[in-house]
Amino acid sequence: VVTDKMIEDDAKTPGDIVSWGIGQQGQRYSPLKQINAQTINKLVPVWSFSFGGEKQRGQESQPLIHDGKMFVTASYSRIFALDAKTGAKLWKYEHRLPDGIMPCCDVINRGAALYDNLVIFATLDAQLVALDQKTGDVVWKEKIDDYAAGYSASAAPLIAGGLLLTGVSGGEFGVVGRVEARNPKTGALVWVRPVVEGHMGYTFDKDGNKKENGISGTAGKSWPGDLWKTGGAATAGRHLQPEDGLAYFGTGNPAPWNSHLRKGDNLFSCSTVAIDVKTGQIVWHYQNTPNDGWDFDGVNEFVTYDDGAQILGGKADRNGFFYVNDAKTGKLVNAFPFVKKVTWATGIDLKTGRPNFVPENRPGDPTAGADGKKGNVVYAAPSFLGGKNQMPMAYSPDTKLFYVPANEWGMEIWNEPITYKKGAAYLGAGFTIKTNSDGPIGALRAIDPKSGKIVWEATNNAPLWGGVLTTGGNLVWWGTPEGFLQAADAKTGKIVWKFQTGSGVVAPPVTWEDKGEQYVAVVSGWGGAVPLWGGDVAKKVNYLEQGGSVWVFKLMK
Ligand SMILES: O=C(O)c1cc(C(=O)O)c2c(n1)C(=O)C(=O)c1cc(C(=O)O)[nH]c1-2
Repeated sequence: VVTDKMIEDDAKTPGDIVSWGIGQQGQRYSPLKQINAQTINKLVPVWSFSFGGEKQRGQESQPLIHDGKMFVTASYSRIFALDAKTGAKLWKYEHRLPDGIMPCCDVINRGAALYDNLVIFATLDAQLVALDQKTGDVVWKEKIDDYAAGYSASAAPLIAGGLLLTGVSGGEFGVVGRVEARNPKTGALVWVRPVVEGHMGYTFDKDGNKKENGISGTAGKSWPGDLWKTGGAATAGRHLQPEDGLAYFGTGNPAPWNSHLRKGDNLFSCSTVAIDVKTGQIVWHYQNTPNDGWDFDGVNEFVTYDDGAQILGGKADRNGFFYVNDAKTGKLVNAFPFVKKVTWATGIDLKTGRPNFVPENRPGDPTAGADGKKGNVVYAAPSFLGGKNQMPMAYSPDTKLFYVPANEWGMEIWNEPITYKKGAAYLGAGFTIKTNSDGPIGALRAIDPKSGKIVWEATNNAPLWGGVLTTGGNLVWWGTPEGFLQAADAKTGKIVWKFQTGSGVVAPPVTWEDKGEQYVAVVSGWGGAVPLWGGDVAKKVNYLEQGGSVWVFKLMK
C-alpha cells in the first residue's frame, strides 16, 4: 500500500514513483546516476506496450511505479496496470464516456495518483475513479461536475496531507475554476475552494453536511457586474507542492477572452494560488497576467526549490515570463522573459509585481471597431499556446537550473461580442497561431532562476509539448513531437542519446531503479492542443503521426 510518508519521500526514494512530479516539489529530479554520459550508449528498450484500440490521440501521461507495477493512463480516459519488468498487461479500465464531453484540447490525461491500495484518476466527463491497484476493480467513483456545462478533467490528482486534491478544466466554457479536497479512500468531499474572487467555497463535516466558508464581501471586486459567476480560471490542475502545508495551483484564463468586458484584475485568474491544505483557504496569490486578454492560461506548475536561503518557487508562465516567488508568502523575487519575443508587456516590475503592459498590443474592443463586431487585430507573442504549455519542466538541485520546454510563436488575435450560454464556447475572440520565423519553434532551455540567463538551449523544429526529467547522472531527458526521446548533458545541453518511439512524445519521462538497475520510461503518442488549435503551426507539423504506447529502457548488460 502507498502511505502519506511514501508520497512525501517520493523524490528521495528512486525505487518507486508514487506522485505526479516525482516528489511533492514537482522537481522531476531523480538522484539515479547509473545512466550517465559514459554509460548511455548501452541504453536500449526493454519493452514497449501499445494502448491499442482505435483510440489514439494525445498521450500526456506520467507513469507511476509501485510494487513492481506501472500505472499509466491513456487517451479517452483509460488506465492500464502493467508489469514494470516485462510490460505484461495486468488489467485495463476503460471509462465509459458520454457523447457530449467537451474537453477543449484533445482527449488527454496526464496521469493518476496512488493512495493506500487505490489508483485514482480523473476523466474527460469530469469524474474521479478510484480502482483497486491489484484487480482494477472500481472502489469508488464521484462526479466532479456537469460535463454538459463544459467541465472536464485532464490533470493528475495529487495527494497532500492525507487528502486527494483535484482541479477542473473548462475555462473556455465559462466554468468556475476550483480546487477540491476529498478523502482519498472514499471520495467524500472535505473542502471546495473556487478560485474566482467572489466565490468562497465550502467545507463538509463527517456526515457530508455542507458549510459555507467565511463571508464573501469581495464578490466581484476585481470583476465588473456578474461576470465572476462565469469567470473561468480553470484549475486544469497541473500541479501542487505542499511546502509549509500549502498546495500551489496554477489558474487559467478568465472567461471570456475579450478583456474589455471585464475591466479589473479578474482575480484569481492567470495566477498561482497557495491553498492551505487543511482548511482550503487561499493563503496567498500572485497574479501573472492581470486582466488577461490573450488566453495566458497560467496553469503552469509552481516548482519549489531551496536556493540556500529560502524556499522559492519557479513558474514558466504561458505569457512568456519566468517568475520566482517566495513559496511561503508569494512575494515576487525575480521575473524575466524565457522566450525571445514578448509583445504584451515590456517586463515585470519587481517592486509592484505587476507587468508593464504595452496597451496598443492588447486586442481591441469590438464595440470600438468600425462595425461594432470586430475589435482591432493585433499580433501577439507568445501565442495563446504559450511560451510553455502543459508540459512540466524540471529542476536540478545539482546544476541549480530549471529545464524548460519553451516555444517561440505568435498569433493574430481579435475580440468579438459574446454572451454566456451554458455549455457553449465562451471566448469572444478569434485567432490564428503563426510562426515567428521559418526556424525551429521549440527549444529546451536551461534557465538560471537567479540571473535569468539561458545557460543553454537545444532547439527543435516542432513545438515541444512533452515534459522534462533530470537525473543525478547529469542528464536532462525530454521527448519531441518528431518522436524522439532524448537525453542531453545537464550542464552543456549536448545531446548524448536519442531513440525514435514511433509517434510524437507529449508526456514527461520518468526513471526508477529495481534490483540495482536503472529504468527510464516515457509514453508516446502525438496530440494535445497543437494539432487542434495550432493554426499555421498545425499545418506546418501535419505530417506527424498519432500513436499510443509506453516505452521502457535500461542499460544492456
Ligand atoms: O481552460 C481550461 O480549462 C484548459 C484546460 C486544458 C486541459 O484540460 O488540458 C487546456 C487548456 N485550457 C488550454 O488552454 C491549453 O492550451 C491546453 C493544452 C492542453 C494539452 O493538453 O495539450 N490542454 C490545455
